[in-house]
Amino acid sequence: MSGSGTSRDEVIAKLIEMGFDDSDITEAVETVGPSFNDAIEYILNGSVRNSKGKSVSWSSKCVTENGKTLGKRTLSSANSLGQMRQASLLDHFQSGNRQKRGKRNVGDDVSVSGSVVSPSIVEEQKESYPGMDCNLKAESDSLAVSCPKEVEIGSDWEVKVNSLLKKHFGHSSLKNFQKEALSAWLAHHDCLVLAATGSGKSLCFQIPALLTGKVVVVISPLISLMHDQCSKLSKHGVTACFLGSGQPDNKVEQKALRGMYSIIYVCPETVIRLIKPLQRLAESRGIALFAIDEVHCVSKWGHDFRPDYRRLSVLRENFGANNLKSLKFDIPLMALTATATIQVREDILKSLHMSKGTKFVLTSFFRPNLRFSVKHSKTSSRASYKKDFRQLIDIYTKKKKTGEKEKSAIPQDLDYQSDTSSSSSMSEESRISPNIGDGYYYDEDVGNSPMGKEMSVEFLENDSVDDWDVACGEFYGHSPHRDRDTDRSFERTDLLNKPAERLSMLQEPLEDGLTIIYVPTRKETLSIAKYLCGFGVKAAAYNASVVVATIAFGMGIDKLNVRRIIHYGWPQSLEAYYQEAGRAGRDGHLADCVLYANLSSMPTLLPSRRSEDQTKQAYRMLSDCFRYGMNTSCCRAKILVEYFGEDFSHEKCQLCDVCVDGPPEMKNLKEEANILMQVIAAYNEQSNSMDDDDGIYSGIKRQKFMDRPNLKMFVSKIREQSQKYLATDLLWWRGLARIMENKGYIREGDDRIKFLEPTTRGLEFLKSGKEQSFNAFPEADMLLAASTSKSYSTFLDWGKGWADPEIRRQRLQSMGRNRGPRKSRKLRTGKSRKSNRESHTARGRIASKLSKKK
Ligand SMILES: Nc1ncnc2c1ncn2[C@@H]1O[C@H](COP(=O)(O)OP(=O)(O)OP(=O)(O)O)[C@@H](O)[C@H]1O
Ligand SMILES: [Mg+2]
Repeated sequence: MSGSGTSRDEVIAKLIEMGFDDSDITEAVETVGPSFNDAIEYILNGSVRNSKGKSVSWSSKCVTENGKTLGKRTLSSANSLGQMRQASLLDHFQSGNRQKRGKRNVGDDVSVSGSVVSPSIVEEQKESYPGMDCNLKAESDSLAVSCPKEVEIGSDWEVKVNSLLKKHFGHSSLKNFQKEALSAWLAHHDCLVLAATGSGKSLCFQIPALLTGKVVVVISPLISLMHDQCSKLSKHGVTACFLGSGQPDNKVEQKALRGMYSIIYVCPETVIRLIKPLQRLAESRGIALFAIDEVHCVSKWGHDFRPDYRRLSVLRENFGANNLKSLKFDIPLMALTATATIQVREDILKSLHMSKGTKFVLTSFFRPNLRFSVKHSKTSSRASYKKDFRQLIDIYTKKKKTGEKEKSAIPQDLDYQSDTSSSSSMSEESRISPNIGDGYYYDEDVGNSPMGKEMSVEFLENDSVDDWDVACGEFYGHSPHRDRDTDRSFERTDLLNKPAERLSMLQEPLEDGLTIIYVPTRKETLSIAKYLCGFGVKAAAYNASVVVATIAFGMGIDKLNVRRIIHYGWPQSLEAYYQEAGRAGRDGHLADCVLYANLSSMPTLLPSRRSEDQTKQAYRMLSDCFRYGMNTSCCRAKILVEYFGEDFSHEKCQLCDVCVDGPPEMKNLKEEANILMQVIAAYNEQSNSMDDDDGIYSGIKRQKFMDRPNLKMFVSKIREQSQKYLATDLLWWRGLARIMENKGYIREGDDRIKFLEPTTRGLEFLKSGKEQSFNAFPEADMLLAASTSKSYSTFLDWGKGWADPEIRRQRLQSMGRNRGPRKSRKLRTGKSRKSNRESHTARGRIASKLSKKK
């Protein structure tokens, strides 16, 4: 492209598009005038004089000492450690011994010989990318693509990075883990970065693009996340784009592959499709790094498995020094996540074929400003919404009395008194996967607010309300909070680590900010948003203060002032929970993470295609999440960080509901543990002989052959044996069984606490008689059961009551009053009727088999 005949604005626009810094562009254009080539020369060489007559033709190759063909920005030299370092763009700018830009057609003179692109991938590319070279040639006449050159990055690279950091992002220094990740990359090592949500992992892969002028390719799982990051980067003067199905402009892909963006975000499917052109890019402008963000998606054992992430081993196979001539080193892989258990980490290394020398960069998963709590709620009805969202509605509709401080979202007491029915929180049919069930359903009365406000729900009824829309709308509005004030959050976080400061923070109200409510199904996003809108809360719409979302929304999204993350219904795993909770408090200021869940029933898995192994794993993860909810005695932050294999260095977080309220009174549950242990042991040990019909467990022994033993069966046996326990709810025994399992007395015979077996330790406990005590903190379901204990002294008395005609008449009358209109019963779906029928049939079958045996 010649400079003549081009307007100043056109030159500026082109240079911005190519990723040069605003201030450099302005200075260059002011100095050399509206000449594209001169401006580039000025930016790269510091003056126009150097460019005169010395241009290197694009067709000439840069040759290193060892004769390898290198790009302009990939000249290498040894650093103090004797390792080869990659180039810094600053070095390049400042070096007196510079080569200049010329022109070339991408694809010309670039050899990708020796590449090991698998045949299937090559075929895919031929098909999906026909005529790529021609297109690029045509367009590249007007485009200068730099020939990579490496220069030494000295030991002062940190100074350079800090200056870039300040200039582009407004931060004063790198965090330690960011330094470690960058050092690993500079030494050409693969790197696995495990750092808390909101800690700043993105900078680890964004800086290399700024430092070298090469392209960084980021593999990311969500369009909304790519969009969020590109948008942020553009605000910070870094050119970035995202490719794939979410990209509306089909020219962007070609531009990206010509090296016009410093950072390219792609989903795994797209990067696999683009291997060949990316190889060309690696040999023209150069690729500094492949970053695989949210890398837990690689693992089947993780919470958000994406099969295409597993195919990313193609990056290692196709971008090595052995198959790309111009490379001296394999292009490093940087894998990043905030939620990988130890098992998931191993899987990541193996699946991506990361090198043996992969560096682990590990920081604490602890988020000191997040205040975790759990509250009981059925989460399924308008009555639950009314109780649970009252405070939220007050906050956003500013109906609080003037001067009244926002009440702590931490419950003073787990709210056991209301909404305590032990029925399942959600019918099976309403648990629709976010991907399934495109029809929406409305509860008749949801949204008819008592204030009589009608709401427009057009946007809610629109199928396109998904993560993309919310992200476009909400997350790109101007933040009322300081975007460049994140350094303040460091001070704040440090203060949060001081116990006295943390306690005083508890007295403070939360700052203004946004709320995200996570629910399991799309149906519920609509119900809740509609309910909140009915009260005048801006929910789920663009620029909303409350976003009601399924789990499809939010991974990685960096919005500073999210003050509350509310999970309304059980998450599917602690990984997912912590990931989503991680959207809160990214400015370092106090934020609430409240889980409303039905503590009286086991959570269920959302439908999804899973193998048998995956189903087992999914149940294990769900069970860990359930235990988190049931916990009443251990700091919640401790449970969460230890789940990820970290030793929690603080005794407790001092912010969560357990730390603030303290555990419930410890109880000696020896008698109850003993009797439960007896029935379990009796079932397991004495049922071998079917001839022995004496003894209290004979019924259980027979039943073994009809059904697998479960807690309900054991509890009914206990009730038969001891009137004392007639009124003790199954819920209570379930909590005790879990405690016994934690102590190692019983174990799950299956994937959930359903099938119980005694352990040797448990049998020893049984034998030890009165000597051993069994002190434990009652768990949430036990407290819930105790709070709803029946007013009658025993079930026996209650049962006898039915024999009295007057009592029976009164009871029937009151049941009739409490029962809803018959219409609601009719509305029960075929599915629930069917499951009832099935369970009756199953029960009937067992009963008839038992009676036949007798
Ligand atoms: N060195 C730094 N100094 C101050 N703030 C920083 C620094 N690095 C990153 N940040 C800020 O941290 C915030 C979170 O960054 P980022 O989105 O990269 O987090 P993340 O670790 O990727 O989180 P997630 O796991 O949720 O994706 C950003 O707003 C960013 O500006
Ligand atoms: Mg991130």
